[in-house]
Amino acid sequence: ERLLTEDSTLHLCLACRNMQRAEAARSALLTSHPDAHVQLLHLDVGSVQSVLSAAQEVKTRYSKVDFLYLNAGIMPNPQVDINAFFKGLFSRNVVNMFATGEGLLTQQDRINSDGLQEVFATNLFGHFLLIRELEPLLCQAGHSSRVVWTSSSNARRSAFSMEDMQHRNGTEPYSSSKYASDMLSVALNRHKNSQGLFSSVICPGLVMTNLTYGILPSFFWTLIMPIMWLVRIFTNTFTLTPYNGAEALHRLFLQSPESLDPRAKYHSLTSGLGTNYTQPRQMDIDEEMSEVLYSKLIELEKDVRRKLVMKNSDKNTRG
Ligand SMILES: NC(=O)C1=CN([C@@H]2O[C@H](COP(=O)(O)OP(=O)(O)OC[C@H]3O[C@@H](n4cnc5c(N)ncnc54)[C@H](OP(=O)(O)O)[C@@H]3O)[C@@H](O)[C@H]2O)C=CC1
Ligand SMILES: CC(C)CCC[C@@H](C)[C@H]1CC[C@H]2C3=C(CC[C@]12C)[C@@]1(C)CCC(=O)[C@@H](C)[C@@H]1CC3
Repeated sequence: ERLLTEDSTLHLCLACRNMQRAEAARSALLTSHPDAHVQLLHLDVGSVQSVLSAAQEVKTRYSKVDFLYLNAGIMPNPQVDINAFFKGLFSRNVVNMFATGEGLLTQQDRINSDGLQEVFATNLFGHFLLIRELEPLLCQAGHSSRVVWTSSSNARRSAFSMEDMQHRNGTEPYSSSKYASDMLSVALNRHKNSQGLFSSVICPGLVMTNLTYGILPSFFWTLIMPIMWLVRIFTNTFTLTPYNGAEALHRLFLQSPESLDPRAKYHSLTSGLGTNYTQPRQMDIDEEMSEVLYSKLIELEKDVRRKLVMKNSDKNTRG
């Protein structure tokens, strides 16, 4: 919506797993921008086969991609640690606790049909595979393109382990996957800037969406809204509405790739008085670690492709 308000001649492609919701989003966009070009594409970013098929479809439909917004993300079965919340409330760490949710949330992950951890597959690997598949459209001579990751201030180095990059053994797969996306963005810049591809990371702040309604019921969030407006005075990270949360996505659209800081996370912020702005903050990233992650993802990609070929040939011989 905000991009079309900026430039109504844009060609948008909404890549979604639920086509009914996608159609509803398209209709809403066409109501406010009747002449807009909005196409739909089926994509389940948590499924290797779906990513490969969707990328193939993009390559037949378009000759180049200027912006790729990697926004899909999940936080399955979140649990709030109430004790930690009250402890944190009376500690010196209280502002940081509200800004990042650090130490308050755990999730239960599971293995998907590709044999990958679902949160890792959805929040990181599917997007990575999509970029790899779309490289011919993203990396073109004389043309610069942009990849924008919706990360989170919940991303934390200590939640991530290189020996367990899928977070099979921990209880914070969300934080781990978001930290991995921050590192991957840094590595992508190192490898792809020379080919015209620029990657950035944003955090929308705490926004009321299906994700947050999975943490606490919507009526509870509505009930504590006055408290949240109060908290906003101290953190500015409680953006609360999707419009405010999209501030950094919108800002990056207007900024030239050369002016972006590859090691910064761009935060959507809303002041106590309701003013929206974007602020870059340095990420806690080690270049060497990001390089190792990049290599491990390339290895996993090879492995996953090999398995898919075997699975498909098995299907053909049987059926
Ligand atoms: N809300 C918040 O406070 C914060 C959110 N974020 C991040 O913002 C992003 C958007 O989340 P938000 O809008 O809050 O949450 P929602 O759950 O409302 O939206 C998530 C979106 O991702 C889509 N999605 C999830 N899994 C897949 C998949 N496998 N394939 C394709 N699409 C998929 C969902 O599709 P469907 O409609 O089919 O479910 C939905 O459109 C996420 O990356 C999240 O981590 C970051 C910081 C804070
Ligand atoms: C009275 C209080 C407002 C009660 C809410 C307490 C917690 C449930 C929230 C406090 C900070 C929140 C938060 C997130 C989830 C809900 C809280 C822990 C996130 C982790 C949600 C997803 C993200 O990506 C982060 C940016 C959020 C950070 C703050």
